[in-house]
Amino acid sequence: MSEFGAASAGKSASAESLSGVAVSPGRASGPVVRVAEPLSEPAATPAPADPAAEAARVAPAAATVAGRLEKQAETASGEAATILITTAAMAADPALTSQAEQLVKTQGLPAARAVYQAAEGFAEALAAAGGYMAERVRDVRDVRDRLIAELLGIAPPGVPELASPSVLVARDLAPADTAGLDPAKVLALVTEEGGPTSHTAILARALGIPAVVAVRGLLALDAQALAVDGDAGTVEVADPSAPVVTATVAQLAEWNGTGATSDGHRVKVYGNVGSPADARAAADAGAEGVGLFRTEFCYLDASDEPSVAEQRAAYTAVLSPFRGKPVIVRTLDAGADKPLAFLSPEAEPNPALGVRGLRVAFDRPEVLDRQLEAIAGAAVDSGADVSVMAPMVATVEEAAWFAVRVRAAGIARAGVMIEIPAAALSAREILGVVDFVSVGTNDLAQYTFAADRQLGAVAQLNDPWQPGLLRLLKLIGDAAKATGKPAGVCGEAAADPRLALVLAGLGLTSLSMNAPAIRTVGASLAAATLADCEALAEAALVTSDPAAARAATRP
Ligand SMILES: C=C(OP(=O)(O)O)C(=O)O
Ligand SMILES: [Mg+2]
Repeated sequence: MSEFGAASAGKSASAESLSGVAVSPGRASGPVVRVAEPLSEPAATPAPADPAAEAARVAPAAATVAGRLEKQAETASGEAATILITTAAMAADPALTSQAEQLVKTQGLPAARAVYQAAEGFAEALAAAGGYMAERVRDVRDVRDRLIAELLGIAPPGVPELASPSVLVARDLAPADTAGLDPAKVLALVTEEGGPTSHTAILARALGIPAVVAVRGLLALDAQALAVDGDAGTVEVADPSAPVVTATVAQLAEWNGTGATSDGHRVKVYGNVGSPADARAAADAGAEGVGLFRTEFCYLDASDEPSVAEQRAAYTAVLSPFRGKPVIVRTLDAGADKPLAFLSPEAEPNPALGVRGLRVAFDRPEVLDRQLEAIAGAAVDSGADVSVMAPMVATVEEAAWFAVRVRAAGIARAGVMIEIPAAALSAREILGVVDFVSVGTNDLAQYTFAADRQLGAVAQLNDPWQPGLLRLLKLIGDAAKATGKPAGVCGEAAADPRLALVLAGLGLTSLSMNAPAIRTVGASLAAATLADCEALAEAALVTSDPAAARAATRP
């Protein structure tokens, strides 16, 4: 690997300074609190003297852990509350409890060891399923460790109670860790792993806490205090006796719920959703509509294709909070990181470059047509103003093929995602055959930089501030202006309040994001004029790296 290679991007600049991926802006410094590593494997011996009594300890421990998480959820809101409730439900799952009880009774294991083994069984099954299912392994292990700690009477792993404002240092944060954070006590977040789309990144941005992720070498750094720069993506050892520095969160104007710059240039602010809970959270946060409904999220566990009636009901449940509002439903994006058992092709050497997204529909058009029929039905049932778009479109011909099928299904507006550089380069021609486009910056970055979006080692390349990516986005913004048709962004880039201004300045017409970022992005747009946004876009476009692009647009 050359010194300019991807793997070197996160390495130590000096013994006292490290760099990673800046995911939430602001600078702060103060004492370090380390998030405990997962518990070590509990011993299988000694065997309990009374296996029945030992087995009977599991259910109450699970109830205590679930109750604690539910209590935390009561004081949280939005996305944080959803995460805590989901984690509580996993802790209370009777399948986990009864399997652990069985292991105590039949194999004479101590309860903590039995929970460990039962949870590992679930985790391995999820890991084998791959993709988004595999990402849930982290959640299962988090619940496992909370249960084990309860059974052993020790402090649970994860974020300890913070006595005073601190910089949190972790390998990565579990969803329940990030959801329970008290923003008043967390000066900054730094993780050794994770990427721009990790839970840490999403929550840090929502809470306005500076954060840097994928900082390689972080856990080996011997520091009592750290200075964190969430703009430059650097972490430096600081003087522990120096006063704490709190990030100056930019003073944002109140958001009135209409996505627009201060001089009235409309940039609609939408929510990304995949479930009824997401949709409610987005509506509660003030989303003007839905910019991306990931329909495949409804079927990650399904072994067979759901019927048209089942799909219609599932989509209606998600769209109902948006009666009378614009929603963009994406057809199934199966394959690569989101395999669907009933659609995903045989094993491929490079799944991200294989038959995924719309490509699946070329072989199985009847599955697409059934989904379009269900979406048309859900539009009627929910009263939402529905448009449909296809994922992973590479050419004008593909876009035209999809639009014909959407219109044949009686759906008024057909669009496509721009996630492949070839599509970005042909944005104007694509807009000639569809009604709108929406940019998936997560995949567009992955394919532009040839960098797996799930791999921490190349996370720096997938930074949405990469000027190379911004130049492609400019082509899409120019195409929108030339054709007068909408071009939105629904990848994580849209959730960064400062990058949102750059995107508006490049000519993108809507921004769609997870619920926690909606108000912050809306307020950020409301605090700038269109001319400000255009000046920021111009400044970012002429830089040579993400740090310089951020620096050029700093207030
Ligand atoms: C929004 C996107 O789609 P997904 O993350 O579902 O692949 C994207 O690629 O940016
Ligand atoms: Mg994508």
